[in-house]
Amino acid sequence: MNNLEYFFGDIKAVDNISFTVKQGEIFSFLGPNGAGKSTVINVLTTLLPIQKGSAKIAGYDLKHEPEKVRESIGIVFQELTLDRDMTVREILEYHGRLYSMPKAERQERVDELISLVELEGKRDTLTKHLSGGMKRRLEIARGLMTRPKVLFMDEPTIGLDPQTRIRIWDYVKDINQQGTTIFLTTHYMDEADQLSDRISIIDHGKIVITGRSWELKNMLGQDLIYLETGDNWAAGELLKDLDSVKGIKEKSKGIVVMVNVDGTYLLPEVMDRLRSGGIKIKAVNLKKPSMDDVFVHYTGRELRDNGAEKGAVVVSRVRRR
Ligand SMILES: Nc1ncnc2c1ncn2[C@@H]1O[C@H](COP(=O)(O)OP(=O)(O)OP(=O)(O)O)[C@@H](O)[C@H]1O
Repeated sequence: MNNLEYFFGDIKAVDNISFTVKQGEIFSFLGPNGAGKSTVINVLTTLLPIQKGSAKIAGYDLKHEPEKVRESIGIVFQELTLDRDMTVREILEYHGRLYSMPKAERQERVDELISLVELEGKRDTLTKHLSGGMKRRLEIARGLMTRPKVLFMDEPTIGLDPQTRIRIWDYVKDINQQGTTIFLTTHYMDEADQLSDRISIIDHGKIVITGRSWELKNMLGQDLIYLETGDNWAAGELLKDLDSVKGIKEKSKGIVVMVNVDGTYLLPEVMDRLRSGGIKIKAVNLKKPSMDDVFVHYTGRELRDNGAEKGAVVVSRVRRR
């Protein structure tokens, strides 16, 4: 995908996005509501026209070969789109017919997928009688009906309970291991972290950073030391010149010291320095960088589950060495 831009009237929903998803990868767009994730998926799946930029999917040009693109992909939408008055089997059957799959192949595939998403006991149940998690599993099965090379999933586990989410992650991994490339969007940190080979953090229509989960976390350092003191600014000044300190960030009540070494061994030195500088230490916490920390670092704010954006509480004073 090269230099994609997308406008809804005056609103720039996607701002010059370029990225490559490798064959066989699980690639995630992680970002808050309104970041532009669905718009990118809708353009890539030909549901929205390509206004500016270019893309190739499974070797086909999005602009000039949209039919070929459509034949090569499967889509799992954010909103449930199942016909309430059709059974599980009928939904899959119908989808296969829509794509002109021969009858024998269709039936074999329906059985295979019903078993993949563990809906054997529900094959003749109307979708309106399925639970939310079962519906989502059926949507995934439908997305796979035509054996797509690339499966697009827009927020695949939105609104599901933790157990069902983990089950869906297992299916996604299975599908990927069977050779399907997966592009998904999510606003769940753990989903991006657990599932993806690579992640792009997307905010205000732009890609902020891309990498493997561990690469993104390592960029923040090996460990993070959180300190609340009597004078956080003075504490930062005292610590910033330590060799193993990669950067310092101010938080609302304290500071986060990003360090390049095992924090367990640095912590005593940090405490000594602060105490000899006359700084009162109120609270200390040592942890490994998480995907949340990565998100806050690169976007300047936290990602709330309900999509509400908290005001920027972080002032960056990071020095890269
Ligand atoms: N049909 C539309 N008409 C006008 N503006 C739109 C439309 N769809 C999306 N937008 C705007 O484009 C921007 C990106 O929206 P988009 O739905 O792509 O974000 P998202 O990251 O997928 O969020 P969500 O997960 O909530 O869908 C937002 O500012 C949104 O309000």
